[in-house]
Amino acid sequence: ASKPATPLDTLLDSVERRLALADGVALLKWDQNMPVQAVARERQILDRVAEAAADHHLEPRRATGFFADQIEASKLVQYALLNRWQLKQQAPDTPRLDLKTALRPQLDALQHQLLIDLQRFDRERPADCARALANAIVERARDPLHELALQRATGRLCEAL
Ligand SMILES: O=C(O)C(=O)C[C@]1(C(=O)O)C=C[C@@H](O)C=C1
Repeated sequence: ASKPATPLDTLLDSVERRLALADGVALLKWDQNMPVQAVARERQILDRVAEAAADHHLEPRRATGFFADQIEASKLVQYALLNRWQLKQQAPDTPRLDLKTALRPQLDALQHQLLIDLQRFDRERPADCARALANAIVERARDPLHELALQRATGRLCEAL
């Protein structure tokens, strides 16, 4: 029988779902020669998260810190992929999704679930948080880049509340 999912597992599932969108974002940035960092967009995300925090019984600083880490992890993946594609002088020939009408709305749609999962995690933290997190990451990482991205996305997860 499989073990029941812990709040940490559930949170990491959502973190991975958000990170999975970074590949498509990077493809668009490659095609359109756009910079990875979009400062105004980051500001908009963090403002929305700060506003939504109270509804999720989270301190605004906790919620925005967690989302800032999600954004940093997304940029890490994007920079790495763009480098890889530069070396090959070619990006994968997969179907493109538009940034403004598809990818950013998909990122926004995950905000609510991530806040729910973060609050459940905070309410019931594992005894040895940092160790449980490190073990969970190494178990689920598919490749070195996504392992690094998960580490970055959860960099402040176990900090004292
Ligand atoms: O929307 C973008 O352009 C993204 O690259 C995604 C994202 C994010 O993770 O939400 C990451 C980096 C940008 O600075 C802004 C937002």
